[in-house]
Amino acid sequence: MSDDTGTTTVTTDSPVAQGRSPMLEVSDLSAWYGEARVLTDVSIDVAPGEVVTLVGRNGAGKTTLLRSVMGLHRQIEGAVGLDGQDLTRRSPDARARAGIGWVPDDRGIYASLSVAENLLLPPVVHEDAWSIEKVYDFFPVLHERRDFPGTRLSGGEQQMLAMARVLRMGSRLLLLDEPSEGLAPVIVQRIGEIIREIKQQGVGVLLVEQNVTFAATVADRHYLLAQGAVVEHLGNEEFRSRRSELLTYLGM
Ligand SMILES: Nc1ncnc2c1ncn2[C@@H]1O[C@H](COP(=O)(O)OP(=O)(O)OP(=O)(O)O)[C@@H](O)[C@H]1O
Repeated sequence: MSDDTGTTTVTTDSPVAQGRSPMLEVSDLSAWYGEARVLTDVSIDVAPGEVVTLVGRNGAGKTTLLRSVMGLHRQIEGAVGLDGQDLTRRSPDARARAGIGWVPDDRGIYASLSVAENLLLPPVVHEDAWSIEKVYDFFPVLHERRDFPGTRLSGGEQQMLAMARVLRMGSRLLLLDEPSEGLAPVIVQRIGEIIREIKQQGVGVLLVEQNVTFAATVADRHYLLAQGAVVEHLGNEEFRSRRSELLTYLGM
């Protein structure tokens, strides 16, 4: 939250502050659509095996931030780095090859292709790629449904397929845009378990979530965004204890 001087209060140590190396580093990122500035000097980081959320009301700039990290939104200033490599001027393809995996809110499943084809069609872009056996071990439901077309999957299965696909390509940092959206509570719970399991594999996750209950069950840290700026950065314990105050502040 900003104090009277407009300074952002950081109430948790980021990996950098703890002496750990971040995987993703976004520095002083601003973004525009034409003349309209929608992000202002956003700096965030994510370490390997860490789940970090972006929380904010509709229009706060969360999706634009994810798209800027992936290189899908180009009208920006500031820097995006992965493992110390500056990706700011690199294409989305190059960022995918560096290990960033984009899981959009519509999940981007090829409806006419089978589950197996959805998994096998995209190229392996990084040496950390999961084998198809590992993917099927990790997501048994995708193995069961491997010959089903994308159209016959439930929303939860589509979400799992979208995550599995980027892991098979070799992504080490997943950008998840509202994975819980439109899913029944029991499925949201399962997606949460999967995110926690993925984290155990050393994969970093940057998660956009409106469902703060869900966010609090999976995340290590949270960045609160309002009107395109980080207004607070806090650990999950503090986020949980101050939840209603923070949501009122954000207008959520
Ligand atoms: N293609 C676009 N052209 C112009 N303005 C846009 C465009 N996309 C988003 N915006 C504006 O940028 C701001 C940030 O939008 P963004 O979608 O990043 O927010 P968000 O926090 O992800 O919200 P939501 O959850 O509603 O998607 C909003 O004011 C939005 O109206």
